[in-house]
Amino acid sequence: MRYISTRGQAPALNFEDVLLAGLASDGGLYVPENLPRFTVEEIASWADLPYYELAFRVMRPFVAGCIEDADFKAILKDTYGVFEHSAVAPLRQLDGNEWVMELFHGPTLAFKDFALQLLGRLLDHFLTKRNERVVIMGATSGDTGSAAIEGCRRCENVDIFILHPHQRVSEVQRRQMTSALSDNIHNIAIEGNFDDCQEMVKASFADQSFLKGTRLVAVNSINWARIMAQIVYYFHAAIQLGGPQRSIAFSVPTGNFGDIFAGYLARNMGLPINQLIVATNRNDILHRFMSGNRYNKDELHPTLSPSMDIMVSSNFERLLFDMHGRDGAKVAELMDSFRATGEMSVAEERWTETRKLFDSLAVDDEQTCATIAQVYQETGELLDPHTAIGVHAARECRRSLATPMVTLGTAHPVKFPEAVQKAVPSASPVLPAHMADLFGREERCTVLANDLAAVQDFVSQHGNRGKPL
Ligand SMILES: Cc1ncc(COP(=O)(O)O)c(C=O)c1O
Ligand SMILES: N[C@@H](CCOP(=O)(O)O)C(=O)O
Repeated sequence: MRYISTRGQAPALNFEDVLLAGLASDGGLYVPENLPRFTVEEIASWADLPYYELAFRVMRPFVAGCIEDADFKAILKDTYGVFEHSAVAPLRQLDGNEWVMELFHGPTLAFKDFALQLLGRLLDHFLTKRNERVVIMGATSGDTGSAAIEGCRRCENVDIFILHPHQRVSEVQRRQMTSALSDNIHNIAIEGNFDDCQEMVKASFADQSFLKGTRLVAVNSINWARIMAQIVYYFHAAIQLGGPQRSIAFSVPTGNFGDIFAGYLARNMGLPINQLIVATNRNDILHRFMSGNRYNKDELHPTLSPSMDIMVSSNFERLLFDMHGRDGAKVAELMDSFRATGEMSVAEERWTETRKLFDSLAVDDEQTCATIAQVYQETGELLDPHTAIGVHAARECRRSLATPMVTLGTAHPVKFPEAVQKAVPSASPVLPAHMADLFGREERCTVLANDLAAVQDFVSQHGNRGKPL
């Protein structure tokens, strides 16, 4: 399998090189040159497989040629063996034909574990083989950071730098990151917002001279391996609910458009998904596009769902690439113009075509809390605020009651006690045993100004097991 850039100018790479890259050298994002497509019979034959075996079937074509089947399968078995629930991604029924897929039974209690537990093990595999050390830089609005640290913790060959917006993640999220004290783990709180952090990571890929020759690797969803791993659970849900003979719809709480883009790919790989709902909080650039063909920057609004407090969505570029017949030059032109003007629209017929699959809704804090309270009353189930946004959007935008509607449950409610207790004052979600002492753990974090040079200087001073590069 070869991977090409959404801007058409960077060299095509194989899976190993894509994993070890981040942004393509032309500023674009890597996507598979050709998507594998599975038949109905093939998908139906996966009905009784454990999660890791399903993951092997779905992802094998993406890694073929770079890793032996036996090694890949062993890595997958180990990856999904650490999840607390034996079903890995259990489906919880809310109503007649309405479900939440719980993606928060991994070590850091958010859906990011599905991809980052795998990514850490794959990095370990390839870096050990190459005997190479790398620097990882990641930006987080709260969940990617801890999942990346947890996923890469056992990887000897990395120094990992995670940038989060100072005082804009929940206390549980912050402590999950800052209580990891190894000398190759570095948390940086930026006096800015998530988009500032994300911009700094992207700028660091564009000019890597501060790394003095050390390779830079991405853990955000700009890294193709993140998206690849997230495709699997769409197959898992569909198969559990009667697919592929039966159609299915998903509602996806969205920020960087990574998780829902994985669903879009699952559909293009043969899964009968007939609706994808883009569920945003008040930071609704994706809803503005889906509802009115206007992708424009706005100011950032802090919300009760901080992990989705994102102004510009990285993976939207991957969708734009497909919307424009995979014309990299056109995508480069659109992205250049977006950078210059802060807004973009696409030709009306392309937008109309996209809307055949996607619906969208922006959900405010009040509606989020009302949904948490309502679902708790109806089912006794406590939703986290991001999942609640998905459930609310699912109920508002659903096209057919006959089609199973699955909302992606992206985080455990215990990560966001403030929002949960605002909605259900009597609720007090309890940290799982492996995190029970979280509030007593020592923390280590460096606060830095919103200044690229200061961040890059910090990385170059600490990028070799805490020592200068
Ligand atoms: C809990 C939670 N829900 C939803 C999202 C949105 O996912 P994506 O950025 O892939 O759209 C994120 C992070 O982005 C998250 O941490
Ligand atoms: N919500 C994310 C933001 C980063 O998104 P990513 O999927 O590109 O890593 C977070 O929790 O950090």
